[in-house]
Amino acid sequence: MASETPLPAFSAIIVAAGKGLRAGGDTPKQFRKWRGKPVVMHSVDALNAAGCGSIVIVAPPGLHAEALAAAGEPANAVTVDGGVTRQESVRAGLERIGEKKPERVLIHDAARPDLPMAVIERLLAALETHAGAIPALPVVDSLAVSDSNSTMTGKADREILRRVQTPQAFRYADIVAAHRSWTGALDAGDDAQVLMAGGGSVALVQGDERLKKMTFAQDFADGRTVAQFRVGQGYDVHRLQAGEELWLCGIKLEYDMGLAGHSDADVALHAITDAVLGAIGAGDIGTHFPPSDPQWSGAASGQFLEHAVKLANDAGYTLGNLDVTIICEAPKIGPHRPAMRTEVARLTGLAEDAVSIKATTTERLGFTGRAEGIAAQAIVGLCKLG
Ligand SMILES: C[C@@](CO)(OP(=O)(O)O)[C@H](O)COP(=O)(O)OP(=O)(O)OC[C@H]1O[C@@H](n2ccc(N)nc2=O)[C@H](O)[C@@H]1O
Repeated sequence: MASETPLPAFSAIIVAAGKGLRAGGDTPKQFRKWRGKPVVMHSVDALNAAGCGSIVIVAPPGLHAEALAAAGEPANAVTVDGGVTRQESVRAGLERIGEKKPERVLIHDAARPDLPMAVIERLLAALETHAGAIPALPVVDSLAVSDSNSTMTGKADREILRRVQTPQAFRYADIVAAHRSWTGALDAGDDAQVLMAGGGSVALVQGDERLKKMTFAQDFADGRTVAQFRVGQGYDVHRLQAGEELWLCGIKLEYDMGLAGHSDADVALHAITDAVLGAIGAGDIGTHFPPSDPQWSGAASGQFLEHAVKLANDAGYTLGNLDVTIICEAPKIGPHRPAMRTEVARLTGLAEDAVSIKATTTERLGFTGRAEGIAAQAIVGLCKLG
């Protein structure tokens, strides 16, 4: 619910440079899909709904395009390379956003996607009286002090402790000066500690459990149960022909023949696309991308699969896994399997361990055995979380 009175102008730095390895898969967790869109897009959309000015997304070096794509190509966002530590990443973001001379800046971890407007409002209001403001929650569990042998040596007073979240809000001049003059440890716990070291005052405002940090693979199921499970299967064939390119699972293979078709004839992606469409009862690839439509001539088939996945997400389904079998005597698929898995995972938003790429010959029997064509079969599992 947007506030009645317009919020004061602010900019934002989204720290998205982490590797997120604990979440599994090869795609950094901040770029993986959660509740129908990439994790980082949730924060960008929430900040822009609050009227954010410019946004700097601190991205892993070499993944700026992926970061902007995952963010939804927002017009007000640019990227900058992350550093070795989170603090270095924030400093890079502060220097870059400084070009816009902001008065206020929110510094937010991309891994906390569920950002309520009310928290943004509370943070900005607190900057009227403090140089910094952070969302915090009480500690509800009792706390123990442990020695190096995991033996309890005492209790900590939870009444004086708080769980701190992001975004953290700052008057820009104060936080950038504090970062520039930081002489402390390699990496401060968070930016509030940097500001305090620089003499700034930090207000605590009420946080929100929704701001839970996505850390592990199971966080992507966010504790909800599978309310509905569906499967879909797809099958496609294309003719092998000299002079054509051979595309399979979004990868171009060097081979003396290729597949003929209206699009790039990626028979494997077509089968997977049909499996996703079949699972949600949304027709088949030809009804969405008619071979009679000139706009699909030579088209890259990855867009067909992305379209089918978006339809499934829009219908409330999340892809669980997929399994595709490529049926041909040659070329050997095995050497290309890793690149194929990476590309299909990227197109579907699945973790790579949920993407299975298989291949088989037909013992020289039938049209595939005579190398007249290549066939592909695919099956996908979708779930609607309750
Ligand atoms: C990807 C695209 C891009 O244009 O072309 P290709 O690159 O494969 O040629 C098409 O979507 C590839 O559609 P695909 O469904 O495989 O093509 P076809 O086998 O020719 O079927 C086209 C349409 O006719 C319908 N159809 C097909 C066979 C049949 N006996 N009755 C039918 O009604 C299908 O429902 C399909 O929607």
